[in-house]
Amino acid sequence: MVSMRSDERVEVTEFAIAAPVVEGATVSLRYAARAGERTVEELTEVVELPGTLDHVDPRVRDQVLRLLALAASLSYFKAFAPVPMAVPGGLTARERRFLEELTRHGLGEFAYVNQMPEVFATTVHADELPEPAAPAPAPDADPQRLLVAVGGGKDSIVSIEAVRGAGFDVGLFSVNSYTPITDTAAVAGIDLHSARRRLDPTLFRLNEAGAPNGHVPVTAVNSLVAVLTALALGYDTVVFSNEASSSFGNVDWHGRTINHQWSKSLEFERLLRASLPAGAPTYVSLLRPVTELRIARRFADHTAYHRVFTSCNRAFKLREGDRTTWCADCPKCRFVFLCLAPFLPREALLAIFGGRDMFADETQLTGFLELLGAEGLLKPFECVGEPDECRVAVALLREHPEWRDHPFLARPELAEVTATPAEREGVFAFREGEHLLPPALETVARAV
Ligand SMILES: CC(=O)N[C@H]1[C@@H](OP(=O)(O)OP(=O)(O)OC[C@H]2O[C@@H](n3ccc(=O)[nH]c3=O)[C@H](O)[C@@H]2O)O[C@H](CO)[C@@H](O)[C@@H]1O[C@H](C)C(=O)N[C@@H](C)C(=O)N[C@@H](CCC(=O)O)C(=O)O
Ligand SMILES: Nc1ncnc2c1ncn2[C@@H]1O[C@H](COP(=O)(O)OP(=O)(O)OP(=O)(O)O)[C@@H](O)[C@H]1O
Repeated sequence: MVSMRSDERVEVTEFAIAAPVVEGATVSLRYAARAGERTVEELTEVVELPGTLDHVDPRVRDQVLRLLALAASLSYFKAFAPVPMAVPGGLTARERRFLEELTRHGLGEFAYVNQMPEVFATTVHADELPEPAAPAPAPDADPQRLLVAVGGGKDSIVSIEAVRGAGFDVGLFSVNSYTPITDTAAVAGIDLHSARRRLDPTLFRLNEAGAPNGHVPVTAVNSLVAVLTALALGYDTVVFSNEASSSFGNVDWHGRTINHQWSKSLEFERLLRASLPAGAPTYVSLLRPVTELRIARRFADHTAYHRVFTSCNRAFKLREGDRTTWCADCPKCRFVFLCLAPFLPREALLAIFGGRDMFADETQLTGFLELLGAEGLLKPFECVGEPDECRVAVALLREHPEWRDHPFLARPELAEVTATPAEREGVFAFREGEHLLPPALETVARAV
């Protein structure tokens, strides 16, 4: 990649990841782009945690910080890609695996969109470090204090209510704070601990100058900030709400499955757990064994949140201020509209979407067909469920007294959209063995 400083154009030859620096609750993640021996860009991302790390065992703290530095590096690396990476301070074998897997899978969509398969073969120059000392692994203990990540959408709300209902001591966590997140915490009546993440503004300058841009595995970053927050505040378990559907990809390309949601997948959850040191909080996804449609069915019961949640990602842009409305014109809005419809009275659903009926909007048809897996259409690069879930939703709507006569369902394009009893059962089934939940949380997930 050619980088531009003033009028100068420089060929970047290496992207370097430095050791993170921590001072109390402030973490600085430092990166550099180099042209030969020369540093042409220096970048620093700052994460302000909602509590200090001063009292945390440095053997645990430092290893988690190093994983965060690796995960967050991809936001900047992508602007110079394809280019080799370097970690001048060295990497342990576990850290190398974490970085390489995250780059290959987490930047899959970026590589596809930018037609840059070279990203899959990114070389990482780093001396091998011995595994550092860590506390002795503690015997398995039941989770007690849970830090639940909140994204402002339906999934985390289902988790909050599930673990609270089971009697756990629960705190809430977010990276940055947007109105749907703070309102969710207010409805829950549970303390929200927000970390603040500030990207280096140089990235925006590079983007404006035409640097390669695209999706990054943001859940990997959020997960590690959550683990650090749990360490700072004394929570033993970090709970995400990544569902079964997120393990499925969008498209096969260059011998790989490209999955927009890879850092929400079971594969990533396994990788992160294998990379965290002994003594770190347990990291789990409570909703791993259930589908989006099953989550939507449960969320329909949580009516107190219906006026505050937002799944539409357009509400979460870093540079466009805070928005709370649903755009009613993106894959996420279409998906949530379709999946909540079978479980809500018609008026209640329309109220969530500002009175708009997305089935009646002709411009949304192709988008709905994408979700349903229509021939030749790509599953959107968004956090949406699988086509079989969407087909089951349509089948349920055909039986719903308030929806069954809707002209949308009579469209010729939907004539073939049905679901057998076995398909329906499969979509709502608990995925036995396809999760990493300890027994006490598995019981909670079964009740979702
Ligand atoms: C809100 C959103 O969807 N953002 C994606 C969008 O970025 P956009 O330029 O429209 O707005 P910003 O989010 O404000 O970002 C400004 C630029 O900053 C860079 N950037 C941002 C965050 C980050 O962690 N690293 C970054 O490098 C990036 O250059 C932006 O241009 O399009 C971008 C390009 O495709 C996406 O990268 C933005 O996605 C954010 C990282 C984001 O937070 N997205 C989540 C809403 C999201 O997609 N979550 C996934 C979870 C799956 C996963 O972990 O992969 C989901 O809901 O499926
Ligand atoms: N800003 C954030 N801070 C902390 N956790 C987040 C943030 N954004 C998303 N998450 C978490 O990441 C996981 C995946 O996010 P996702 O958007 O799928 O969930 P959601 O917002 O709860 O629900 P929905 O699918 O309706 O958007 C969830 O556990 C969510 O809580």
